[in-house]
Order: sequence, then structure tokens, then C-alpha cells
Amino acid sequence: MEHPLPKSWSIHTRPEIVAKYEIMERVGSGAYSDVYRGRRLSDNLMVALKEVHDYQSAFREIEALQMLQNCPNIVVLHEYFWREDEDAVLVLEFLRTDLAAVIREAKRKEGGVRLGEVKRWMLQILCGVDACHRNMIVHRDLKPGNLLVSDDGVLKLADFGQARILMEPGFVADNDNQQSYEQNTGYQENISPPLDSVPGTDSLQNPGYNNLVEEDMSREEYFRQFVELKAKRHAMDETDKETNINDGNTSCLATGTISDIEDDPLKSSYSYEAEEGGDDEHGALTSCVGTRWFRAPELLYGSTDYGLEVDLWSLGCIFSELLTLEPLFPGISDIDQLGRIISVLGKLTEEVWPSCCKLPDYRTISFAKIEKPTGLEACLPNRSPYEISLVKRLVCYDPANRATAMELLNDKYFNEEPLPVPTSELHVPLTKNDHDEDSPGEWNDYNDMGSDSDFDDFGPVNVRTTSSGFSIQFS
Ligand SMILES: Nc1ncnc2c1ncn2[C@@H]1O[C@H](COP(=O)(O)OP(=O)(O)OP(=O)(O)O)[C@@H](O)[C@H]1O
Repeated sequence: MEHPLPKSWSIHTRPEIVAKYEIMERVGSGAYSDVYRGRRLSDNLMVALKEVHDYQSAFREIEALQMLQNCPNIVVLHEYFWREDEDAVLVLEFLRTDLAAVIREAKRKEGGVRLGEVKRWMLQILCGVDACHRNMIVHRDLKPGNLLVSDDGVLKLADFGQARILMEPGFVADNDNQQSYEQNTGYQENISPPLDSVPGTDSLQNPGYNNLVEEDMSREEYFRQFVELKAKRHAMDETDKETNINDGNTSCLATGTISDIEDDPLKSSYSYEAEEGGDDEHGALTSCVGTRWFRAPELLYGSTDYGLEVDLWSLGCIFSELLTLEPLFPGISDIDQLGRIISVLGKLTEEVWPSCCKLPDYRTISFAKIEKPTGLEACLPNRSPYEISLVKRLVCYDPANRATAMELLNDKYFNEEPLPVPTSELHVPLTKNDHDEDSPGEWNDYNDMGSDSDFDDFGPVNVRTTSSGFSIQFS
């Protein structure tokens, strides 16, 4: 009689993985994952092996990356291993450093980041975000630490564990924009991505996949549907390749419905770990996504029917940080985050965003009137009026007023002197963690980046690893 394989909690015990990869040191870990450097035995290719401990996060990441494989500014998924009862292991291209390290290093050196370099970093980020948004994928956790950088200066969006697909792809640039877009990005849109470019995987996109985005399923049910759809999809792949047609009939599940998530006045102080998975089967999204410093105001006010624009807010925060080398809104709690935004932009009113009063927590959270908001100018000292206006086009209350990635890719800023430098001329730090040993406090603040935690309201905490796990001390 055949016995089921024992449940594996460690990548090191997975025969199918060690047969193909040498697993080296752990290079990072996140809320849901451990990431190891690895070497593909067949050709010595360096890879990152990401063991994802949360099935929903794994599913989202695989699904999104499969749809985005033809964009030079999205991390490459080489293959993945995923069997029922085991954590998914994603084999990704290995990228040694990230934009957070670029900013940290620039801060320590005189002169910061040269303008031509700033522009090249921005263009690469825009290209990656635009690819996501063309495919109606909202990343939901854009921040410098999730923008990985290769040794030769190529920036790639990574960590799609919180990504959601809002509806079928089909948003295609108009032809006028397309030309200068291609000039700025070097990226030619291929409406039908090479779905078979991911060895060992089948695409999950197109008909019926929206049914997959049910969030309250058990792991077993999730996996069963995953396998079923993979099989179904496999049968359809050949037809898709021949016709190049995407099914445009499926509706936008995520943006078309109103939340039925409990109206909990304390919701905005939840950790996203606690509420993640709150996207429900009716399409309502959880507001507890992303890292606080980069989180759009609609999320902070508890919105559950937001769209791609939450990424554009994050983009504005990242651009501002590239220009000043300081985080724009480094909030220490969700309320503080909103307070900081309001002190700069002024109070959120129907004048600036007509439907803001529909935000679930709009009336629950109130701030004293700010007589004189400082304005974004004060946050971007010594930057040109045009650069300030660029940030303003993203960091604005009404999501409908935020510039799209495509619009910005075509902005004259990138065609004016100083021109964006070639990627090969970008300054890439030697390591990811080359932080200034003299200022550990500052580094810790940055490293935390306002990540949500149940402990936020308890003041500083001291977390230590112990032989049996970790201990937390409130001071
Ligand atoms: N492709 C890669 N190449 C090199 N290092 C990587 C790669 N992907 C991830 N890492 C490292 O592993 C860390 C965790 O990865 P990632 O952010 O994707 O995981 P996560 O669990 O989703 O994290 P988070 O808690 O930020 O959501 C990253 O900060 C990075 O240091």
C-alpha cells in the first residue's frame, strides 16, 4: 500500500528540489516566506528559492508572475514546486540588492543619487507598474525593499504575495503613447505573453480564473481548485496561442462591489497579517495591505473597493523618497500615518475627493482642522517645481486624479536634460544590508517601514530570537 508523503516543513527535505538545486544560505524572510540563495545544478544559474508558508500568498504570487513574465522589470519566475500539504517553493531569478539599499547608500554619500540615475530608476519602476496595471494586477505592497536590483542595474518588481487580479487584461495603450512608451522602456508590449515561458507551469489566466479569487476557502479547497484549473487551462492553452484572444467577458470582481466586511471602528489598527485574506468572495478587498508608509489614504480609511490607484500613491511616496532620500510619510501607527498625510495635504474633504465620505472609516476617524497644511513643496526641499508636480500627480487624495504609470512614462521629464542614464551606469550597492553601523536606530526605523503589527500601540518592543523561537518584550 502506498503511504502519502510526509508533510514537509523545510525546503531542505524536498527531494524534487534538492535533485535540481543546491540550496545555499537564507537571504531573506518576510511575513510569509523564507528565501534562500540557490544554484541550479544543470547550468550553475544563481536563483532565489522562496518557500512560501501561506498558500494564498503563494497562489497570488504564482498567478501574478505567470501573467507578467514578458516584462523586463518584473522578477522572473523560473518554475515552482507545489504539492498539496507542502509549502510552495518558487524558483525566482536571484537579485542581490534592492532600491532601499540604493537609497540608503546614497544617503551616506555626498551628492545623493544623480538626476539621470533618479530618472532611470523611476522609468524602470514605472515600466514594471505599468505592466502590472495593463494586466489589471494591483501589487498592493510597493516599497523600495520590494524593488529588487540586479548587479547590472536592472530593477524588478518583486513580492507579489499581496497582489490581486482585478479583472481580465485588456487595457492597452493608445498608439500615440505606445511609441514613446517603448522608447522610454525598451519594452514592447506583447498582448499575449509567452505563457509557456515558465517551464513546468501552466498558465492560470483567462476564462474562469476570477472564480479562483475566493478568499475564505480552506487550503485543501484552494489547492483542489488550483489543480483543476491548471488542468482546464492546459487544455485551453493551445487555442489561446493560436488566436491571441483574451476573454474580455469576465467582470471586474474586485472593483465593482461594496464591502460587507464588518464595520469595525478599530479596523484600521488591525495588523494586515490578521486581516489579510479578508478579500471576500464577493470581491471586496481588504484594506489592510501594504506597508504603512506607502499605504494610500483610502486604505487607511478602510476602503474595500479600491483599485490600481493604491499602487500609484505608493509610487508617489517612492519617487519622493528617491528625490529626497527620506521617507515621505514615516508614520508610526495607522492614525499617525493619516495625521502626517493630512498635515501635508490638508484635511480630506468632499471638495478634494467628492466621494470620500463613502469611505468606511471616514466619519469614525476625525482630525482637528489643519489651518495651514505644509504642502508637498515642504517635503521636497531643493527639488524643481516640475519634480514636485510629478509627485503631486501621484500623492493626491482623489484616486481618479492620480497619474497612471503609462502617463508618467510618457512625461517630458524623462526626455529632458539630464537624460536618464543607461542602466549600466547606475550605481548599484555591493550588498543589500550595507547600512550605516553608526546609526542602528535610524536603520531599524527604516527597516520596519511602518509594517503593521499588533504591537504598534504598545510602544517600542524588543524582539529577540531564542533557541525555541523568539521572545517579545514591551518596554
Ligand atoms: N528574487 C530574489 N532574489 C534575492 N533575494 C530575494 C528575492 N526575493 C526575495 N528576496 C529576499 O527575501 C526577502 C523576503 O522576500 P519577499 O519580500 O518576497 O517575501 P514576503 O514574505 O512576501 O515579504 P514581506 O513580509 O515583505 O511581504 C526580501 O526582502 C529579499 O531580501
